[in-house]
Amino acid sequence: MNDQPAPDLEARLRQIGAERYHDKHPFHRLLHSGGCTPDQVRAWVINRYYYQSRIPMKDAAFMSRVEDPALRRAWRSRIEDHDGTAEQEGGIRRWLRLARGVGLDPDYVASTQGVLPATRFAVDAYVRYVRDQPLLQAVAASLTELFAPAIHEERIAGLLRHYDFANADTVSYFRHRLTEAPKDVAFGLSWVLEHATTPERADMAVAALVFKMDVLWAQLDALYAAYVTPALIPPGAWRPGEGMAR
Ligand SMILES: O=C(O)c1cc(C(=O)O)c2c(n1)C(=O)C(=O)c1cc(C(=O)O)[nH]c1-2
Repeated sequence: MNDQPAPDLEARLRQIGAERYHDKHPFHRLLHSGGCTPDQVRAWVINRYYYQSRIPMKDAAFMSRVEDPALRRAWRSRIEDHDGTAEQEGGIRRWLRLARGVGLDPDYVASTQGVLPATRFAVDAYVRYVRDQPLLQAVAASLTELFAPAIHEERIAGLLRHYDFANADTVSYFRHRLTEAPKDVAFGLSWVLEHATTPERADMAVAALVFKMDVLWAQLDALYAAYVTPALIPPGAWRPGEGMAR
C-alpha cells in the first residue's frame, strides 16, 4: 500500500477525548464526588448494566464480520473479559456484585427491566453501528477506551472515599478494567492508525469516535434527566424501592 497514515490522526482522536469524554458529564462529577444519593447510584448501576451487557454482543457482532483470523484472535478476549470463562469470573458477574452491594437484587438488574428508554436507544445504536459500518469505524468507535483508565481510577477513588457500599469487592469490576482496557485499546489504536491510510479514512475514524462519545454522553443525560432533575422518570423505568434485594 502506498498510502500513509494521516500523521496527526492520533492527536485528533486524543483531542476528541479531551473535549467530549463522559468524565466531564455532570452525572459523573456528582457520582465521583460523593454527591449521589443511594437511589441515584442504583439508577446508574441499573442503566450502566445495559451497556455492560451489550458490549460482548457488539464484540460478537464485530467478530462475525471479520475475515482475518488474526484480527478475530486479537479481539476475542474482549468477550471473555465480560462473559468470563469456565475458570474465571467475567465483568458481567462483577457488575452484578456491585448491584448487590448497592442493595439491588442482581436478578432484577440482569433482567434489564427498568432501564431508561434513552439508555436502550443509545446502547442499541452502538451495537448496530458496529454491526453495520465499515470495520475501520467499528474499531475506531471502541477507542473511547483510550480515556477509560483515567475515569476508572477516579471512580475507584471517589466511590471508596464517599460511599459506604464501596469496598474491594464492589469496585472489582473497575480494577479489572484497569488492566483489560489498555491492552484492548493499544491494539485498537494501532489497527486504526494502520488502516486509516487516506485523509478520508482518517475522517471516518474521527467521526466514529465522535459518534461513540455521543453514545456515552447520551446515557448520562438520560440518567441525569430522570433521577437528578426530579420526577422525570419515564413510565416503566426503575423507581426507587423497586428491584431491591431481600
Ligand atoms: O466506565 C467507563 O467510563 C467505561 C467507558 C467505556 C468506554 O469508554 O466506552 C467502556 C467501559 N467503561 C467498560 O467498562 C468497557 O468494558 C468498555 C468496552 C467498551 C467498548 O467500546 O468496547 N467501552 C467500554
